[in-house]
Amino acid sequence: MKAKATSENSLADEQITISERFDFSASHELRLLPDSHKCHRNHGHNYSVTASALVRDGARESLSALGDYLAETFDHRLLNDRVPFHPTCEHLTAHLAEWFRDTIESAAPIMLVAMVVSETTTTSARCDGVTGEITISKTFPTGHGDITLVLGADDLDEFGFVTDFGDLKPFAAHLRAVGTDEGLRRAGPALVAHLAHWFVDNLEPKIRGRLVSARIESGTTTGLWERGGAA
Ligand SMILES: Nc1nc2c(c(=O)[nH]1)N=C([C@H](O)[C@H](O)COP(=O)(O)OP(=O)(O)OP(=O)(O)O)CN2
Repeated sequence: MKAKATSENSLADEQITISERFDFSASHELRLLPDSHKCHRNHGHNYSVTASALVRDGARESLSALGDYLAETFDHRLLNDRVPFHPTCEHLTAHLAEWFRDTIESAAPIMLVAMVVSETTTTSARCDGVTGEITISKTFPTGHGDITLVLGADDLDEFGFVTDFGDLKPFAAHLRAVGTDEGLRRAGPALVAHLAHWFVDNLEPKIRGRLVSARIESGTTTGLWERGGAA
């Protein structure tokens, strides 16, 4: 009898997080960038949007309304015609988080945990459902594992970027350097702190973003570096 009561109590406190991914294709022009920047020109992406939400009171509301909104509003369209802001993935994720709160959260016992917009398989932006913090993520595939950097900033710049993904290219060059490649081959994910420190010392002073975390995934092994709170 007592055991049953305990089980009922723990069920009363249960939390369920559901995540759903939706894909759409669209083009955009980042017109606030200089004419010489390749992303000023019209170009397309196969976007994917993943919403994660905490479902309360036992309800398991479908997030399909988000999929309908994305399909109707953005699929096979020019994003510049559809939104009143510079259509970067940072701005899109903030817009979708706000849409989610206004449309789904206000009508059901459901709370947004995170909204992630991926422009490509290696670039994405995330809006935290609770704090509203926006981070970007870029993955660098290497022969010794995938390295993913997550960057944040106090606010977005005039283009709507944490920092331009293109500004991270020196990190890709560093990974290709003979010494780094050899280090990765030998140490694999154990090299994660070394690479994070290289980024903070050499690249961070030249860009706008701040490294929040770095992850190396190599086969069955993962190394994760997270910045301390005082940073
Ligand atoms: N912080 C952001 N930076 C950039 C965004 C963005 O939304 N947020 N968007 C773009 C462009 O849309 C562009 O298509 C993608 O840029 P980039 O990663 O530089 O381009 P590629 O995928 O072609 O990467 P390469 O490494 O040049 O192959 C730009 N930046």
